[in-house]
Amino acid sequence: MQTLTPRVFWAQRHGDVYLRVEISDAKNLDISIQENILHFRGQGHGAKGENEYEFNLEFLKPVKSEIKHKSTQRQVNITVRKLERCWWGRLTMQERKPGFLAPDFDRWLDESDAEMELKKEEEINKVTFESRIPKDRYLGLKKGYLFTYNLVQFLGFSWVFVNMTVRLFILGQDSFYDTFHTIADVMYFCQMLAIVEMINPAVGLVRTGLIPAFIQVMGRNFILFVIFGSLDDMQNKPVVFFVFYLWSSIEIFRYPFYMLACIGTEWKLLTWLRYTIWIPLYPLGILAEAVAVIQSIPIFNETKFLSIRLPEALGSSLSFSYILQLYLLLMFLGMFINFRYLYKQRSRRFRTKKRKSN
Ligand SMILES: CCCCCCCCCCCCC[C@@H](O)CC(=O)SCCNC(=O)CCNC(=O)[C@H](O)C(C)(C)COP(=O)(O)OP(=O)(O)OC[C@H]1O[C@@H](n2cnc3c(N)ncnc32)[C@H](O)[C@@H]1OP(=O)(O)O
Repeated sequence: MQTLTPRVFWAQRHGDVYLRVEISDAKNLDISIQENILHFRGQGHGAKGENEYEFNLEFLKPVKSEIKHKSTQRQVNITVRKLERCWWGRLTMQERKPGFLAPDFDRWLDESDAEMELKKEEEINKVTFESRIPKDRYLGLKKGYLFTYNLVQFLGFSWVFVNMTVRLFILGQDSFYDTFHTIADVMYFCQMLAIVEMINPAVGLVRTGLIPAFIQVMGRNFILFVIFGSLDDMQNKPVVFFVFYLWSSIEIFRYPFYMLACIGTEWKLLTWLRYTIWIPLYPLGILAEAVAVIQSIPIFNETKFLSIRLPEALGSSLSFSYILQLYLLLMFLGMFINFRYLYKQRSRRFRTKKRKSN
């Protein structure tokens, strides 16, 4: 029995290479890939009768070492996985095509046809996958509720932001001193309503982290209701302006971003702003809040407001300022947690975007 080279036909897709070896009733097959070279050996019936057949092919680009092969009465079909999904200009490393190799016109596709085929497959997979997910009967209701919530918050914070900006232009620095009296009612409303942002993730309505939402809502409400709301002396300080302005600056982007998400739409610029402007705003917001807390400490000490009465043996009372000092520490811990969370959300968002656009 002599050793011959069989006729081999090939075709490719972005992820695979297909080889069809023209020998029938193949047996004793030994097919392997070593150092990116496919080694084929086997016995079978070819153009010159029953013989030993052998060939080697060094691939143009790296392939995975596992091979799938199937021999039928007429041929041996081999599938090799490319290491990276890409289109190859030719099959082999050597530029000249080996004489025994020819295109497999039964499976042949050029690059754009292969892309179309891939898209169709993805479409079919998507439809099959989606049809397997049980439909949520209340989805419309949930989306409607979230959309309305986000719309109300957007209107509220837009009013705050526009009002403060206009007053800043007209009154200049004077507008700093009566921010609270002009804005507080709307801010109270928005921040009271924001409590649902802790409930929504808790009942599984949105995929927000419960702890970051808690830190955000409770942290702000503490500043709004306890530091500003309960101390008249704090209300005409310029720090109120900075705190309210920084809060509303992020929300005028965050809520419309959620509104669009509810109706399955996205504006790239808005997404970018939602996941980017917290980078300067968050530290500035924390700084402004910390200044507010520090400024309130002497007022709490003086007025003894919210101080805790102690048994006589321990002294007369425990000033609320101790709680505020503890809160200052908590603030920086909270900032660290939320900064990390927002950074992760940003990376996740832009990573999936990039993957989708590839
Ligand atoms: C007295 C006790 C106090 C205890 C606390 C002590 C610590 C105090 C620390 C104080 C820190 C607060 C400081 C802060 O007040 C300062 C400022 O705000 S400065 C201004 C800048 N601030 C910001 O940039 C933060 C803005 N806030 C947020 O981004 C969120 O509140 C936050 C929870 C931090 C993160 O948001 P979220 O988890 O929602 O991230 P995503 O936007 O990526 O959303 C995740 C997915 O959920 C969907 N989602 C979420 N909400 C909604 C909604 N309302 N409607 C529709 N869909 C929603 C969203 O689309 C995402 O879906 P998908 O994953 O499919 O894309």
